[in-house]
Amino acid sequence: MLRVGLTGGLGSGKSTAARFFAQRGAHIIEADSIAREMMQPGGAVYTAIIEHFGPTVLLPDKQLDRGALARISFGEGRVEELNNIVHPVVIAQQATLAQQIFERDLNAVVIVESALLFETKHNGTKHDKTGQNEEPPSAPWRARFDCIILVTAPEELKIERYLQRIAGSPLSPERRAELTADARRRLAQQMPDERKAPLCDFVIHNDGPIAELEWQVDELWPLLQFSSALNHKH
Ligand SMILES: CC(C)(COP(=O)(O)OP(=O)(O)OC[C@H]1O[C@@H](n2cnc3c(N)ncnc32)[C@H](O)[C@@H]1O)[C@@H](O)C(=O)NCCC(=O)NCCS
Ligand SMILES: Nc1ncnc2c1ncn2[C@@H]1O[C@H](COP(=O)(O)OP(=O)(O)OP(=O)(O)O)[C@@H](O)[C@H]1O
Repeated sequence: MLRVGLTGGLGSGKSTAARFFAQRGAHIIEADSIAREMMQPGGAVYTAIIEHFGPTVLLPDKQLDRGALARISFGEGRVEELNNIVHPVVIAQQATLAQQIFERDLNAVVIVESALLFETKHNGTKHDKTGQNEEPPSAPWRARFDCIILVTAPEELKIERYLQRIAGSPLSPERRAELTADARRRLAQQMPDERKAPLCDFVIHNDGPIAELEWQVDELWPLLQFSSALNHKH
């Protein structure tokens, strides 16, 4: 078994890398999807978010208004408040899902894909609900992962890809400026790649064509499989 963290800033290409790893047999746990599910009505953090941020984050159909929540979190400097509600539960759920996979397959390579591995002070333990009562461990990711991979790209390229992913159609100059500013606010909440890289075991450089990203995945995959088999033996 091998617990791998796959991280990278907004638009770096980590979901694309995760897809390539999945095609080779890795089990992918997407932090974003878990968080989205838990924010649905009836989900684990839905009520806490409304109680904390108030009814302005609700749409008429009772879904959370992600746009409003993004404006408050990133635009008004309140993202840490949202993180304190969402991250402990999402991280605990990642551990539960990984455990379920390892119970079925001791040789599994489980990859947790998340934009925020180093940024969060949470480690998903049951004492971790508020993020306030306990001194957080200085490097909580160490206990969570056997190995960490960073997907990196220059900031301007990340922003371009982020726009491409969410826009779909050509953007007006005003909308482009608005989304670029939004991307920069989000990136400002993420640790720069220069600080992340030394904390990682492998770095995938995604500043060329997608085929080059896939080649790097091809190089790494046998190492992950080998490490997983070694872990199983010992
Ligand atoms: C604020 C929310 C509702 C905005 O939703 P929206 O659909 O606009 O964005 P989405 O979730 O698709 O995120 C897009 C990108 O923004 C960046 N981002 C998201 N949350 C954060 C955060 N807390 N800090 C820094 N960057 C973030 C990531 O690069 C992410 O890939 C949403 O991002 C959210 O709930 N964030 C808090 C939970 C979280 O940290 N999720 C990310 C990993 S668990
Ligand atoms: N090497 C590449 N060349 C061209 N396009 C790419 C490349 N890598 C990724 N992309 C595209 O860029 C966009 C963002 O990639 P992806 O969704 O994998 O990034 P991400 O790191 O998961 O982003 P986010 O944190 O915003 O969810 C996608 O539309 C993807 O197809």
